[in-house]
Amino acid sequence: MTSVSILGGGAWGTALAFTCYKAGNITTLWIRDPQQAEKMLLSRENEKYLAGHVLPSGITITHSIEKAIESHILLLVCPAQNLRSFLESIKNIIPKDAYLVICSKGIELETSKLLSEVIAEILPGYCIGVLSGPTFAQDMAEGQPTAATLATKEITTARWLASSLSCPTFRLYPSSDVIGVELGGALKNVIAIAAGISSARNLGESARASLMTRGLSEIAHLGLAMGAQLETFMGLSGVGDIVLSCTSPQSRNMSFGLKIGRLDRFIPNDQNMSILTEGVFTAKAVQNLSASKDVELPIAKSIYRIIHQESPIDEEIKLLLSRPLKTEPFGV
Ligand SMILES: NC(=O)C1=CN([C@@H]2O[C@H](COP(=O)(O)OP(=O)(O)OC[C@H]3O[C@@H](n4cnc5c(N)ncnc54)[C@H](O)[C@@H]3O)[C@@H](O)[C@H]2O)C=CC1
Ligand SMILES: O=C(CO)COP(=O)(O)O
Repeated sequence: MTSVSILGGGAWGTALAFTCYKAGNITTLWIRDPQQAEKMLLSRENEKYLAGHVLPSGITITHSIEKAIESHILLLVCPAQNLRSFLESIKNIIPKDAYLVICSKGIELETSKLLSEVIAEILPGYCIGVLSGPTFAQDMAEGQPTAATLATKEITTARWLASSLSCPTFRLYPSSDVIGVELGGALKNVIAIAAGISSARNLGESARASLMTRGLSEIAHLGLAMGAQLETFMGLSGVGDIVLSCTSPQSRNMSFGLKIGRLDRFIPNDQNMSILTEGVFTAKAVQNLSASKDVELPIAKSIYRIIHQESPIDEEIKLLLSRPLKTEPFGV
């Protein structure tokens, strides 16, 4: 039995609290907002982010970060763009032997850094893991069977973490490919937006299947240029998450794509940015990586232009369909 704290009380953090507890760990769920924490202590339910699931009394709910960081394993589950400021605020109190596991999916906008790189910068020398795969918070909280990849540089550590966090309904597969697992999770969100646009435009199931496949090819191509292993993209954090996020409107990214696909062009405003849609930021953040690694990412580029440069959606569809033909699997 080990102690696990989930730092982030949104939908995903709450779902992870259920499985960590089921796995037999001493489980603490840290809630940033004191009022939300107070409410949850009474109701044992996260009405704001994951309503309808009562947290077992054995799970400690707290607003005290000092208490939460005492656990051996710390799951980091805040939005990707907030990870740096969050870690900066607690870096002096995190125990040196804590295992930090990234459960968020994204790339930092300002620096184009992977979240593992952000952590290594702020907390050098810490053991960093990544947990990523096809997992909707709702399914996990309901106790439906789910599976994901857990990567750390040292495979023995990944094996230990995977066995500590797995339970009968949540299977974690160890890997040593941190970069590949992170990239798969972050970039599938951009492809899910494209899949949503494709569906909203009634381009057909065949088009969506092609987008998913060519999207995966883009991710793998960038991954190889960044030192990832090709096989990782065939796994849960690669093809697995693409399949889930590009075929279910339950994905916030796909549903965002569905919404903007109904428009001529996307004009950002506060309202359409109110739900956490990581792919919006990742589409922009990945442009620098694409340039610095000299890897073309046509689908991600089109999504970037639609969202951040108000490019007309039909224009981008035309552009993608008129690109020169390339060889498979990696000719992008
Ligand atoms: N919802 C899901 O099914 C899954 C989500 N994820 C990833 O998990 C991450 C979080 O997603 P959700 O929990 O679904 O989002 P959410 O919108 O439900 O909750 C976000 C949580 O982050 C907290 N937060 C916001 N700013 C913060 C800050 N500066 N410092 C600390 N905490 C902060 C909020 O208080 C809230 O508790 C995202 O990167 C997402 O891609 C990964 C797998 C599944
Ligand atoms: O990452 C997820 C499923 O694996 C959740 O996807 P969304 O953030 O698009 O809802």
